[in-house]
Amino acid sequence: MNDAVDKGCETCAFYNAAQLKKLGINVDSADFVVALAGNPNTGKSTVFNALTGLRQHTGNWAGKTVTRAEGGFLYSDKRFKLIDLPGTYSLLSTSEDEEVARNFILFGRPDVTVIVADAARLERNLNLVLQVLEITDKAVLCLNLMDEATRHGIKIDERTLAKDLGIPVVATSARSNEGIPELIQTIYEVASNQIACKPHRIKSLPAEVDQAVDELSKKILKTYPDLPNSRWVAMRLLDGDQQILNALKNGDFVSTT
Ligand SMILES: Nc1nc2c(ncn2[C@@H]2O[C@H](COP(=O)(O)OP(=O)(O)OP(=O)(O)O)[C@@H](O)[C@H]2O)c(=O)[nH]1
Ligand SMILES: [Mg+2]
Repeated sequence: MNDAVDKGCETCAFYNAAQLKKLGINVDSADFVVALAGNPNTGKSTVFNALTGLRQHTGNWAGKTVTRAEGGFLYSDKRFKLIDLPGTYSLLSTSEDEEVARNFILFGRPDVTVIVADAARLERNLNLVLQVLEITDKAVLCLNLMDEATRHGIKIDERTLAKDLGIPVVATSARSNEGIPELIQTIYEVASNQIACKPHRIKSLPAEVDQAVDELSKKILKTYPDLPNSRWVAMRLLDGDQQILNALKNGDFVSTT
C-alpha cells in the first residue's frame, strides 16, 4: 500500500493502518491520525471545523448509530487526518458513544489525541482528561471556550496545568479561531515527537492491587510488547471488563503492519 508499511515505520499512522481500517478509517493518504475527544458540548466540532475547513465528510461508525466526522489538513508538508469522536464524560464503555470513543483511542492508536475541554468548567472535564491519559501517551489538552472563561473571570494557569498533566495545553476560542494556529503547531510537534508527553497516571493504588496490576501487566507485555498502556489494560481486566477481555482474545491489541 505504501513504502512506510513495508518499512514498518513505527512513528506514523501507516504502522497501524489495518487496525484503523477495521474501525472504518482509511489512512491511505495520511501521515498522522489525530483524534478529537472531549465532554459533550465543549466545542469539539467547532475545533474540528476550524482545523479542517471544508475538507471533511461524515458517516456512521461501522455497525453503530453514532455519527463520525473525518477530515484533514496539511501542515509542514505532513498530511493530518482528523477524527471527531462523540462527546463523552467517561471512557468506561457504558454507552455506544463511550464505546466508540474508547475503541478508537485504544485500538486505532491515533498519533495524537486532542482532548477538547471547557475552560469555564475545567474541573468537571478533568475526569475524562485523566481517563484518556491512562490509555494514550500522546495527547494535547485544548482548553476551549476561553472567551467564556474570561467573561466569567476565570483564570487558568496553563503552564502548571501542562506540568501536572504531563502534556501540552493550548488555550483556544475556536468559534473565533483564536489559538487554532498554536493548536496545529502543537499537534504537529507531538505527532513528530518534538514534544515528549509524560502523562499523569494514577500511582496511589493500594499495595495489593498495585502488585496484582504489576504482575498482570508484565504478562500482557510478554504477549503484546509494544502496548503503551498495559497497566490500564490490566486494571480493566481485574475490574472484569468483558470488552477488554474479548479484545485480548481477538488480538485487537496487535499492531498490524
Ligand atoms: N463562545 C464560544 N462558543 C464556542 C466556542 N467553541 C464552540 N462554541 C459554541 O459551543 C457550542 C457547542 O459547540 P460544538 O462544536 O457543537 O460542541 P461539541 O463538543 O462538538 O458538541 P457535541 O458533539 O454535541 O458533544 C456551539 O454553539 C458553538 O458555536 C468558543 O471557543 N467560544
Ligand atoms: Mg460535535
